[in-house]
Amino acid sequence: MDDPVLLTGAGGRVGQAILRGIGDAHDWRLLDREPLSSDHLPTGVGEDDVVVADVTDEDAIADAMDGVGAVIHLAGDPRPEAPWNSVLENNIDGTQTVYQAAVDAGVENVAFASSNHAVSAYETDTRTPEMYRPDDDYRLDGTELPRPGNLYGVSKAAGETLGRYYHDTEDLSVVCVRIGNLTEGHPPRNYERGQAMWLSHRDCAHLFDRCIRADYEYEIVYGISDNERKYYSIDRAREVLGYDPQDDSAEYTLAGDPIDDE
Ligand SMILES: NC(=O)C1=CN([C@@H]2O[C@H](COP(=O)(O)OP(=O)(O)OC[C@H]3O[C@@H](n4cnc5c(N)ncnc54)[C@H](O)[C@@H]3O)[C@@H](O)[C@H]2O)C=CC1
Ligand SMILES: O=C1O[C@H](COP(=O)(O)O)[C@@H](O)[C@H](O)[C@H]1O
Repeated sequence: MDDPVLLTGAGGRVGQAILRGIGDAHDWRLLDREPLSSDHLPTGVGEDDVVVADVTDEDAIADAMDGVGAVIHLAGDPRPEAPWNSVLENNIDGTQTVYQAAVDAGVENVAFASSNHAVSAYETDTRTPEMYRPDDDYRLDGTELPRPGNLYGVSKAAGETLGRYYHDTEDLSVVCVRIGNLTEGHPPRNYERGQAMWLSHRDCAHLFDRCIRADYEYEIVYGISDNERKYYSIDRAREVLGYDPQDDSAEYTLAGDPIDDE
């Protein structure tokens, strides 16, 4: 990718994991509604490459999209308990604005940060907690219908559907990554669900690097590490994107301490 990659939500947890992992691999245009301090910027990224704007601001997003080759769209309200007015504005309106601006600017690829919460209602009382355990073979693979467990999940399903629409009507390449649970250094502590959908920082950076580089039409993939415990298949991410994760929550105790094999 020779043209800059627009990264929205660059100052947040996922954005910083991406930039710390692959900050040197691309030219970036970083966008966030909060100013980014210099320690949040990769080497070589200066003030001219940073846009402070809200993703619902059509004019600002159109300007930010100029000359961009690919978009990683992360900006939004990430709270599973977020109220409707917030997800409607930040997640649904904001995502539609980003897709439309990408089409208008002739951008090729958009990677959209979807979420496990777009399908969290599959975790029924009869399936849990067994489905979080290594010996359970229940799998979601991205072909299932959305089944959100909260209004935040509804907004992520809407973002996926908007992506489908812009792919079908405008030929935009879109990959929706249903991100699991990103934590740094170790999986979520004492949380079986979180360990089953752990996404390490290095696997996160690698996965979004593949989203920038790979060829695809419209895809929904799961964004988790290669966890022994899992209820999301990563086969599609491997096949279509060339995702090759390195981490596994089984290398840690449930309390999150590394297991020493020696
Ligand atoms: N952290 C995780 O484990 C997961 C994250 N996600 C998704 O990934 C994306 C990023 O999540 P995090 O980095 O964890 O969240 P975060 O809250 O750490 O970062 C979000 C960033 O987006 C910015 N932002 C929020 N609304 C904005 C708007 N309207 N316009 C411009 N900038 C805005 C914030 O200032 C912040 O810097 C979100 O869309 C979230 O739903 C999905 C699943 C799991
Ligand atoms: O979409 C998201 O999912 C993760 C994991 O969900 P949780 O309910 O198990 O915590 C969450 O941590 C993150 O904030 C959210 O954006």
